[in-house]
Amino acid sequence: MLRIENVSFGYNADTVLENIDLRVQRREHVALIGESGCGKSTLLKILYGLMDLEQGQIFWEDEPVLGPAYNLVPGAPFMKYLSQDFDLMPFTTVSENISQYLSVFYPKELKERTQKLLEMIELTDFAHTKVKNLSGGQQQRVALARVLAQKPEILLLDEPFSHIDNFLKNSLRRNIFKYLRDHGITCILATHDYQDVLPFTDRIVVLKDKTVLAKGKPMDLYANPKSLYIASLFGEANSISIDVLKSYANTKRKIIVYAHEFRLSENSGITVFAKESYPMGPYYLIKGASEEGDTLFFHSPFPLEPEKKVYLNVSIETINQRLQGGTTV
Ligand SMILES: Nc1ncnc2c1ncn2[C@@H]1O[C@H](COP(=O)(O)OP(=O)(O)OP(=O)(O)O)[C@@H](O)[C@H]1O
Repeated sequence: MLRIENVSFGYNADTVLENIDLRVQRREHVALIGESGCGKSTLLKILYGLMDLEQGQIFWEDEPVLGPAYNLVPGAPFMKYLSQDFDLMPFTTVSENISQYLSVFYPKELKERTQKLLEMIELTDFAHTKVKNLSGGQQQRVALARVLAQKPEILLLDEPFSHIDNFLKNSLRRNIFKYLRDHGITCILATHDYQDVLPFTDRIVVLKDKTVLAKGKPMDLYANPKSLYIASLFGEANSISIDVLKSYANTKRKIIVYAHEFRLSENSGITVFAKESYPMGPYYLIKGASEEGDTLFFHSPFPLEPEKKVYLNVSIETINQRLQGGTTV
């Protein structure tokens, strides 16, 4: 187990993380999510031992993870960290980058492992290409294979798919997370992208205002977000009073409604005036304004003319789910 106990850290006088407590089980996949600048990368760097802590301790099993004041070479040997700059050898080939840390005393294993990792990142055809001649997304894939080749017990990934196009991203995500599961590798992943998180991780840790705002299973946090901030990490969301949704409800408590949970109606519901229609492929995202002037986001199968009046409804099941989940905001 990785134990992060009461960790605080700041750059100069500015505290970035305060009293962070976290346990990560062996083989668990945990996502750190939160708005830009909330400290995700900093926490990964701390976990890798690149920073000296102001306060707190970190242990992997019983072994302390120490910062540069105690370790001349940063990074505990059982961990690997893939940062946003990929740390590759630009003048050598893709294969050489991947196999650099594999033992030359076992040439058959070296070849097979390199081949397997090349297949996983879908770069077999580029095996003999120098890394400096690759695109940013291709370099990011090589960097992923290179850290995996080193067989870490814990892998720390900072936005590992950020440079990779959508065409490849999904198959690569599936390949990488399957590889991590098959090899029992513990993974902590910093990301903005909920599509890295919902299908692949066991737990989410939401960071905000220097601290852990929420922890939970991905689908639990998604289904019952405890704030608009958390819901917004999963998509366009609204915070709306229950008595506005159901006029008979005698409560001012608010619930989160995702944009896709509104149903459009021709004749009854919350009155909204369309302002903007954004084509999203299978639907249009509509930015609208209620009669009170509140902004609301919802989906429509077709674009809506500016100022077109429509009505929105939310199913009683959705309202009950939020109420039963205790997620009024
Ligand atoms: N080397 C540094 N020196 C001073 N301040 C820093 C340094 N690195 C990061 N910061 C600050 O620390 C805060 C947290 O940064 P960090 O990179 O950890 O956030 P993040 O959540 O990973 O952001 P992003 O999602 O944009 O990558 C930010 O306010 C940032 O400006």
